[in-house]
Amino acid sequence: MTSKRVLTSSNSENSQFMAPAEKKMRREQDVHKPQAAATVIGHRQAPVVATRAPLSASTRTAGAATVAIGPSRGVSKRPTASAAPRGAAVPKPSATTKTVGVGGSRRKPWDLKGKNRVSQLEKQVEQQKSQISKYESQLEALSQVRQELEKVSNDKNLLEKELSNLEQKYKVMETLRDSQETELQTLKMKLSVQESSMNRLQSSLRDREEEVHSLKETVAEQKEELHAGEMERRRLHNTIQELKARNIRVFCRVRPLVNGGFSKHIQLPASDDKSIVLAKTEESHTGKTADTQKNYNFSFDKVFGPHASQQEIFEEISLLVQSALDGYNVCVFAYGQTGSGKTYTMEGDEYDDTRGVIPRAVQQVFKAGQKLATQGWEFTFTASFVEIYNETLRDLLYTGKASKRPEHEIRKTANNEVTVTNLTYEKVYTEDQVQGLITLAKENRPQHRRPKMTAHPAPSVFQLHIEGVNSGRDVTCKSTLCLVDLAGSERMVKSQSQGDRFKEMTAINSSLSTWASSSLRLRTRRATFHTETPS
Ligand SMILES: Nc1ncnc2c1ncn2[C@@H]1O[C@H](COP(=O)(O)OP(=O)(O)OP(=O)(O)O)[C@@H](O)[C@H]1O
Repeated sequence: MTSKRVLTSSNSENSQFMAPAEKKMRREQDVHKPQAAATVIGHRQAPVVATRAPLSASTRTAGAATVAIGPSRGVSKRPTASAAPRGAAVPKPSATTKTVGVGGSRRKPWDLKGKNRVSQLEKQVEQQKSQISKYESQLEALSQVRQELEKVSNDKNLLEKELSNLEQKYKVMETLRDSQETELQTLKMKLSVQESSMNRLQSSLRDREEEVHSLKETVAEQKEELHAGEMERRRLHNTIQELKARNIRVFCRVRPLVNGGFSKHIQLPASDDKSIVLAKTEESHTGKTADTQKNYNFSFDKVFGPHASQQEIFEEISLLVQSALDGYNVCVFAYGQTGSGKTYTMEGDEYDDTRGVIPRAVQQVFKAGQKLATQGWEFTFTASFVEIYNETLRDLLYTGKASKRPEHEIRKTANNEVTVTNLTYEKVYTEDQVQGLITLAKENRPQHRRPKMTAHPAPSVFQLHIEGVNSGRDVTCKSTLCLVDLAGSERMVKSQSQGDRFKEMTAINSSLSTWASSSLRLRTRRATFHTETPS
């Protein structure tokens, strides 16, 4: 069965895989098919047997015929070789020949004929043998072909397995591809939704941009108007200040008694916040009459009573501070006898409510500077703090060694500006920084280090130099806010000062006079606080 299947496949399906030699053998087989095909298919050795069988039979027949013929010619009848069972003892041919030879010396014609037949048969046998060997070699070749076919079959199986694996993989890939295609479709839908919403957003963005553009134009117009308004405000504000009180205003502040009460010698008319009445008791010259009380009336631009807060005081000053930002020089003096509250008014304490004019003015200047920054203004503020003692300037912001303290001179620059040589000019950016400078100035005052009773105060000047630039409009402004504490200025007359003290008082007044006249030339607005100590 196996061989049959192999041949069938060789004939029909695998002929294309045969080598040319195999094909040739196959053709030869086809030629000899009638004799050998059945034999080859049946068994490898079968053709030989099948071929030999008739040959043997033929030989035996011939032999039998040779022997059997003899008796028929008168040779004694004996059991013939053909009649004898196979393998049984048969009389030797020589004996037979001998027997024949006894009958005569010449070969009989029938004997020659048989001999020829034998030789023919032998030739046929030889041919058959060579044919068999051919078949055997063909069989060998076929066996190789079969092996190759088996190998090819194995390869085919392997390839089929591989193919099936690949098919499975392909199926998996197909499933994957399907799911990815679905996903892709979903994403495409999302993308189209996003695109449409983006288009909507873009169109609304364009609308917004147009709105912003028109708003920007409006803002630019309004800025222009604002700037014009600001310039107009400055002009009007300063015209009002000038019209208000001849450029110099004098206020009076009455401090409370130490116990919080109010002096009987000072009267503040309730209907008028511009006048004050000081009552003075005059003794009788003769002693016969009672002491009389004489009233002295004084008028000021405004009078502040003992309950006036630091904020109320500053509200009057703040208008002048605004002028300083507008480019006008402003000077505020605090004048009064010792202990009347000049330093309290100008510097105050560190707490919010008790802060004096200087920190509040600086705060206002900084705030206004920030506000004006929105209109393109940039401000720089520089502070200095000096004390005038016996016509000598003392830098209250000096932080170096006491032994190396430099000397100072007041000089006028080519621009007609007054400067002090070797003075500390500190750039300030915050209110805290200014508060720190005030504290440093307090520590640097000689009387701060001496017992209060023996110390005599000296005038001090805090200056804030303001420089503003509006580069967009090519406008600048420059001014100085000058806040002066004229400590000790009242003593000259009252204390009957003599010697160095008298000289100091005279120098102070001279300095103040010079200052005032130079300030006036610089269009300085000034306010003087006359502080009163109730007695
Ligand atoms: N309006 C006021 N309310 C409450 N306390 C005040 C007031 N004015 C002054 N004082 C207090 O009075 C005292 C003296 O004030 P201050 O030192 O300011 O006087 P001064 O005029 O500067 O004196 P000097 O000329 O000696 O420097 C301080 O303790 C201060 O706190």
